[in-house]
Amino acid sequence: MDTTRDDEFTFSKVASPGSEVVLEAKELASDVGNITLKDGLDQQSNGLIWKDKSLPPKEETIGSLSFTVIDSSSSSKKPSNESSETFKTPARKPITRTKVPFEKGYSQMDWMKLTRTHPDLAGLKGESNRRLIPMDEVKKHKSGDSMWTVLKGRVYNISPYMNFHPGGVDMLMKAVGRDGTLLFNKYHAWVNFDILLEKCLVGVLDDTKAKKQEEA
Ligand code: HEM
Repeated sequence: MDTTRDDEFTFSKVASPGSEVVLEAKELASDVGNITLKDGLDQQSNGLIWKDKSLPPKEETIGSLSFTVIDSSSSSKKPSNESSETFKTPARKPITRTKVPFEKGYSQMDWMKLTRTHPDLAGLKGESNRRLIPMDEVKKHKSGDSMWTVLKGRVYNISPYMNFHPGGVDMLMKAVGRDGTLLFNKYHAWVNFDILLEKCLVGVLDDTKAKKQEEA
């Protein structure tokens, strides 16, 4: 027996000479699917019925294609199912971010110019902007040219920035007299307030009272 060719070896185990070959071949065919067999074998191909010349070449082509399609669809289905399970995120309430058209003279460029030229935007009147400021004091500054807010532990006078805020005065007013960090982050955590409000710094929030209350 020629053992160098695997396909011939495999087939010889299934088929036997004579009319049994036809029967066995028919059984095999019914297992595979709807391929119809013609009577008679291609003796030249040593009983390899799938090479029977009487089968239209179209069927062979369709057969091989269908295997490819089944393979690719079954392997591509899995990851897509997995991904839909893995990346399902809870629906978040969308945030409405409306940019307010700025009035003449109140663009971001104008603001930057003002920060370079104004002598005392924070309204420090000579006081240090490293002073510790308790929250109670922040709450008192809610109007006129002294509207304070807290951003990440720093106290700012945002009064001069009001008309320059691209999100509008109403939105910015929500942060006045309180800690505006959460609101700020909700709308635009990426905005660099450190630089924008550098000249508006009034001091550093003294949170020792709040900490004591937490501990008690
Ligand atoms: C307190 C300091 C704040 C600063 C320095 C600041 C700064 C800015 C800047 C630079 C933009 C333009 C962002 C962009 O073009 O993408 C902006 C937009 C906006 N801000 Fe603020 N903001 C502050 C506070 C707030 C607060 C407290 C709110 C809400 C209560 C708010 C709401 C908005 C909204 C809705 C927009 C429009 C977003 C857009 O569509 O561009 N901001 N802000």
